[in-house]
Amino acid sequence: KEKVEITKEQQALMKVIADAYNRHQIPQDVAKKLLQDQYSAEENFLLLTEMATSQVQVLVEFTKNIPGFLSLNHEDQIALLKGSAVEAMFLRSAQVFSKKMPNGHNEVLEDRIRRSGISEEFMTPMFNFYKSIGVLHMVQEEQALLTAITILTPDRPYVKDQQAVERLQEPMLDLLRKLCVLQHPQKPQYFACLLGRLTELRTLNYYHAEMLTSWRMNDHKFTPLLCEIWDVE
Ligand SMILES: O=C(NC1CCCCC1)[C@H](C1CCCCC1)n1c(-c2ccc(-c3nnn[nH]3)cc2)nc2ccccc21
Repeated sequence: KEKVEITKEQQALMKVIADAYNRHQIPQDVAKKLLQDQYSAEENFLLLTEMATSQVQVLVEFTKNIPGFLSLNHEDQIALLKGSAVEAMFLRSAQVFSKKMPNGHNEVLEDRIRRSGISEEFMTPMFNFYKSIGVLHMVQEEQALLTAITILTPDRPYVKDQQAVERLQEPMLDLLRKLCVLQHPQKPQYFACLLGRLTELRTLNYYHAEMLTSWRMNDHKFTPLLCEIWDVE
């Protein structure tokens, strides 16, 4: 049986990533708002764009704390943020969705999202992803590392120095692998399972542009930041 232990520098890396992730938490208030009232499609779309805009700002701050990220080529830094923003949004949404709330609230939240204005055809892949994240019961450190690993995906469009990105992503993957073995000793496949979620996340990326325009309403307005990052309008 392989004796897995986290080295001193890996402990330091974990602390940096976990602190950055916790410091840059999105307020969970989107769930509270949704539990309060049933909004129109227009109001829900506005809520989405507001939450997504602030999440992008939070993501940029988190990314700046990833060791080595700011030493990457500047265009590559933009390419990595642009390439991972949608996935990071769905990963964060999955974490909000999976948070255990007082009894019945999780069902109300699911119902509010189902009736928010998103078109039916995207509900299944989106909720399949949320549920597949929920059943993993990830700890904060795993969520933080998974977000950092998603951002540091070398094969995003327009990334020039992929090796430089791989060199930053590898230590995160190695640390996550060890963490999974230590946190979930009874689930030897847990690490592989987490990485499988990243593949599922990419498919949501693929649906995203169509998802946005298919909201049951006309005149979809976006913030300037979302126009940049979501390639819309
Ligand atoms: O606000 C939200 N997510 C924020 C969570 C925190 C990080 C930034 C995004 C939306 C809600 C907006 C209002 C109407 C209901 C959904 N949301 C989504 C969601 C739904 C559709 C698209 C989308 N993308 N393109 N077209 N539709 C994206 C995300 N999944 C959620 C799961 C739990 C809680 C909220 C959730």
